[in-house]
Amino acid sequence: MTPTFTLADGTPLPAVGLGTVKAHGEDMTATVGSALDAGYRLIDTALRYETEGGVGDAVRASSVSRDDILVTTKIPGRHHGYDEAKESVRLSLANLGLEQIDLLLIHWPLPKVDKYVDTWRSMIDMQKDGLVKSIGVSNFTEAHLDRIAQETGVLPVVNQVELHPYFPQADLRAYHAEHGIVTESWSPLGRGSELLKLAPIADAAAAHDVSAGQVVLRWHHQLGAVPLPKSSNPDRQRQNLDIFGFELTDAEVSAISSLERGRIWDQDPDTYEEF
Ligand SMILES: NC(=O)c1ccc[n+]([C@@H]2O[C@H](COP(=O)([O-])OP(=O)(O)OC[C@H]3O[C@@H](n4cnc5c(N)ncnc54)[C@H](OP(=O)(O)O)[C@@H]3O)[C@@H](O)[C@H]2O)c1
Ligand SMILES: O=C(O)C(=O)[C@@H](O)[C@H](O)[C@H](O)CO
Repeated sequence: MTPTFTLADGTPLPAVGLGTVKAHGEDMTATVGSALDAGYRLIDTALRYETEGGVGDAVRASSVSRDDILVTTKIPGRHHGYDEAKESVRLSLANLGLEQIDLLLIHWPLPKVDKYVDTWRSMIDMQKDGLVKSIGVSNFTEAHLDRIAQETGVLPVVNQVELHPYFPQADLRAYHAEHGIVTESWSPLGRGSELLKLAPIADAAAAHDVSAGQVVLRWHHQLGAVPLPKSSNPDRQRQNLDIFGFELTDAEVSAISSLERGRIWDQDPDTYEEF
């Protein structure tokens, strides 16, 4: 069984989840189905990915109990606002074919649009109404988190952010730890890029007789973050979940963190917009 973190609202969150940004032509129902068979219990989708249908089909078809699976989805920029957020959830529930969203996130803060506080208020109310179990955010900076805390008194239980060895996010992780927010890592493998061939990662893989991908995902775990690797390959899915049988040394963790050079895709949440 995959270990869990406990969210501030008491919900257990599996320590690794499956990303579902779709490769061209990919059958997401098959991808999520094999992941559930491999033991994944946290599935990360978004209205914007157009993968909610495949995720929902796989969850409903699986022999794994619905209660044991945590489905995350996200409100896109086009649905920011109090009423618009409710419409977003209505669409996501219909796409997923599920009764409740387990974890709902604001996908991007879009500070220039300036509706993320209203969106957050709507999510607080939807949680009270039982449409949504846990509420969190994605791509929020410390300033965005401070603002929703000040204006609503409610902090998110999760902040899902870009995090990989090129961008370890030490300051934001420290803020999260101080405020009881769990960090989720998106693009945790740097999208399977040349990153996986770099010396500190390759050396640790050889030392522990595991793959470079397993080393990077274990590095996330030892930083206290929950990685969401995407793979449609059943062997890599199993490998990406199998990171709890070895431990990196402090020196290996530091060497991997020292690869820091910044965001891969230049998506600064203060300015980046997608709808
Ligand atoms: N909140 C946000 O704004 C945001 C932004 C981006 C992503 N996300 C979420 O985070 C998830 C993961 O991020 P991502 O999809 O960008 O990138 P990623 O998980 O870092 O990398 C996925 C790529 O790496 C390959 N791969 C998977 N496991 C591997 C391994 N062990 N060794 C080598 N290559 C491996 C995959 O190919 P195969 O499929 O062939 O294995 C795929 O091409 C997304 O799917 C999405 O759910 C959220
Ligand atoms: O996949 C998501 O959740 C996004 O928000 C996207 O915008 C990615 O950040 C983008 O594809 C990375 O290049």
